[in-house]
Amino acid sequence: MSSTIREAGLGADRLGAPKVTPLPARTAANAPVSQAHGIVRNPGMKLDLGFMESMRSVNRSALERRVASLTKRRSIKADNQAAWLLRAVACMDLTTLNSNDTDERVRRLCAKAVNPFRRDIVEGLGITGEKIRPAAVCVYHPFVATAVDALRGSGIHVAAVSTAFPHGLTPLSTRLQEIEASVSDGADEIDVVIPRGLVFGAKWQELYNEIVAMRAACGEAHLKVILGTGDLATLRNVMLASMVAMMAGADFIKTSTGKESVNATLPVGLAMVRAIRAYFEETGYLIGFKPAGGISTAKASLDWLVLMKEELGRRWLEPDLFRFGASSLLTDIERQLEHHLTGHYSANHRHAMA
Ligand SMILES: O=C[C@H](O)COP(=O)(O)O
Repeated sequence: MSSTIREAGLGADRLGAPKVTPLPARTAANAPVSQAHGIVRNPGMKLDLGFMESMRSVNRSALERRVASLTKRRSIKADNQAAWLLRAVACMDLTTLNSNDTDERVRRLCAKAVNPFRRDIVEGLGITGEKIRPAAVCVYHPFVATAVDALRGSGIHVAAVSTAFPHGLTPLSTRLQEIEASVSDGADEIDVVIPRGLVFGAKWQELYNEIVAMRAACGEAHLKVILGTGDLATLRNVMLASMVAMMAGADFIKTSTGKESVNATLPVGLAMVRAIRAYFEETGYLIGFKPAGGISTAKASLDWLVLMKEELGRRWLEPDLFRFGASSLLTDIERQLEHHLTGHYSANHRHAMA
């Protein structure tokens, strides 16, 4: 395996020094360490409206300018791109959330997660035996047990979308039962959606209480809170909802369900990442970020990786703190890796998930 592939795909940094270095100088010492994920979990804090108030000003054009400069300035040399694409795969929640999902389809997806690349690509990249795989497979509740069974022993997590995904509009007791059922079937990550109306009504205490209850229902399973940012109308709403989710104990905040008309966008992602930074500075806890929905090209995945590295630093390029939620990204990455090796693209149908 080439040293570039080894370093960027599996650990070290090939993009130069980050602009900021918010490494965990004061991560809380006595916080619980997650068994399955091996990191200090965010215990949450009391809802602090004063702290939220201090975050109120969100300047959209400044965020857009920052995103434009990050994506323009990005120059990942051709030799390093393959390594960064492997990093994107390692930070992926490989997802199927379709109305026509079946156990068989989920089994095929899990087989793809265990062996994400064709043998000739693995050999060409020199990564035989490196086990570069998506971090998790993400499914609807009825397929959790199937995924757990298919992924047993692989180290790949099983994530379930819960709480009346994608709208979040059933009674809280029903949504909590959904979480408990998925945990009981073996999901160790739970992606919940918030009812967007609580944000429009500025019902922060109610939103906080709901997420606290969801976190309790998760137990050891990690909680990813989906904001449905395309529905939230303003970046200020996105920022405030991000803060409430983290204060209530979210392990990750996530942009979208993939079902809104606007899903993950870089300026919105940047607002959420800045909220993560502010929460870290206030509490010492590291919260993960998951952009999801509509991220389907290798090029887009590189933009997101650059944003994470430049805004939060290298630590946020690990799967315990960064995930792509994506159903078709892996297919494009595989095509780009083939191009990297052979200089040409194969037809989509040659790739198992196309
Ligand atoms: O959480 C993941 C998303 O639902 C996936 O969205 P996508 O199908 O647009 O990649």
